[in-house]
Amino acid sequence: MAQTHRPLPTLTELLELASVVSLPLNTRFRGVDVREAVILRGPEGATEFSPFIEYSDAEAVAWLAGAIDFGWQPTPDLLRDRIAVNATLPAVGESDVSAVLDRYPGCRTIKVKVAARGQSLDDDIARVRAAREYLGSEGRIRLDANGGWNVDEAEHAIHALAEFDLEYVEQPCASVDDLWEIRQRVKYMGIPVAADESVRKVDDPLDVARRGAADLLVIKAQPLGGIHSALDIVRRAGLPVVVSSALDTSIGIAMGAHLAACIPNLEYDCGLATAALLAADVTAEPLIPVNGSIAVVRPLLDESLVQQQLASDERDVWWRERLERVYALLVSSTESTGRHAATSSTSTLAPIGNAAT
Ligand SMILES: O=C(O)CCC(=O)C1=CC=C[C@@H](O)[C@@H]1C(=O)O
Ligand SMILES: [Mg+2]
Repeated sequence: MAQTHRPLPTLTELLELASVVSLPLNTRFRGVDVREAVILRGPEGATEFSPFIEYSDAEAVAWLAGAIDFGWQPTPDLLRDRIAVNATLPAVGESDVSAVLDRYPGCRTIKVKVAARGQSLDDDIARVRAAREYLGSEGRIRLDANGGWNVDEAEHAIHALAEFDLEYVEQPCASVDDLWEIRQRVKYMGIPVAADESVRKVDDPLDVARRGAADLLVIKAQPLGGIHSALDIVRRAGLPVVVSSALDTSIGIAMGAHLAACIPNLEYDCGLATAALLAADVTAEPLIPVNGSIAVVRPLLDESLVQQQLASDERDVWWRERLERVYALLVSSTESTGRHAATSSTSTLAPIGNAAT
C-alpha cells in the first residue's frame, strides 16, 4: 500500500501540540536525575523531542527530524511485535546492583556502564562481578565505556573484565582510530567491539563501519534522524545492530521499538528497557520489560500524567525557544538538501569521551 508523506509541520503547529515534561529518575544515569522532554501530539501518534540539555542546536536537528518522522510519517512494515531488551545498569556501587536490576524482570542481558568519570577499574570490576552474580553463568553481559578509556586503558580493562564472559564492549575508546586499534588488540579474545557515539555523534555515521573499526553498531532512532533515516544507515552499514534508547520517555522508547521491529536481522537484545529507570512517565502503560521484552506499541498519552509532570515555566520557555531555533535549522537543512536532516551537521558536535554522551 502506498504511504502518504506529510509535509513538515509548521513551527506554530509544533508549539501548539507540545508539552514539556520533566521526569524524575529512580537511579542517577549519565549524570542526570531528571529527564526533560518535549512531547508532541502528531497525526500518527505521540512523539518526543528530547536532545540532552548540553547538546548544541546543530546536534539537536537530527533529534527533531526524528521526532517529526515518528509523529508525522507512517512507520515502515513491522516484522515483529515484541523486542527482547537488555537491562541497563548505571555506574552504581556494587551494593545497589541487585536493586537496580530487579527493575528489569526477565532480562537475560545486562549492559553495565563502566569507565565513569571519578571511578576506578576496581569499581567497574566490582559492579560487573555483582551483575554476573545476579544473572548467573548463562546470561549475557555487555559493557559500555562511553569512550572513557584510551587504547591502553581499554586493553587493560577488557583483560581484567574478560573473566565475566563479555558479549561485547561498546565504545571503549572515543575516536574511530582508537576503536579500530582496540578492536585489533582484543580480536584474539573473541570480544566484539560496538560503536555508539562513533555512529550518532559524528559527521558520517557509516565511517566506522566502512573503516572496519567495529563489529556491530548501536543505533538510536531519535539522534539518527528517525526511523527511516536510521533504517537507511542500518541497511548501508551491513553490520549487526543493537537498537538502543536515548533515555527517552515511553514515547521515545516506542520510536526505538518500532525501528527495531523493522530490522530484518536483530541478533542482539536491544537497549530499550530504560523506561525502568524513570520514576514517572507520560503514559499509563509504560514500556517497561515484561519477561525480558517490550511490546511494539504506541502507548497512549495519559493527559493527567502529562499535567502532573509538566516542567516549570522557566524550563518550558527554555525548551520552546530551543525547539524554535532547532526548527529553523531543520528547515534550512531541508531546503538545502531537499529532505529532512537525517544526521546532524558537523563541527559543533560535542566531543565524545565519557562524561555525558
Ligand atoms: O543501551 C542501553 O542499554 C540503554 C541506553 C543507554 O545506555 C544510553 C542512553 C542515552 C545516552 C547514552 O549515554 C547511553 C549510551 O551510551 O548508550
Ligand atoms: Mg553507549
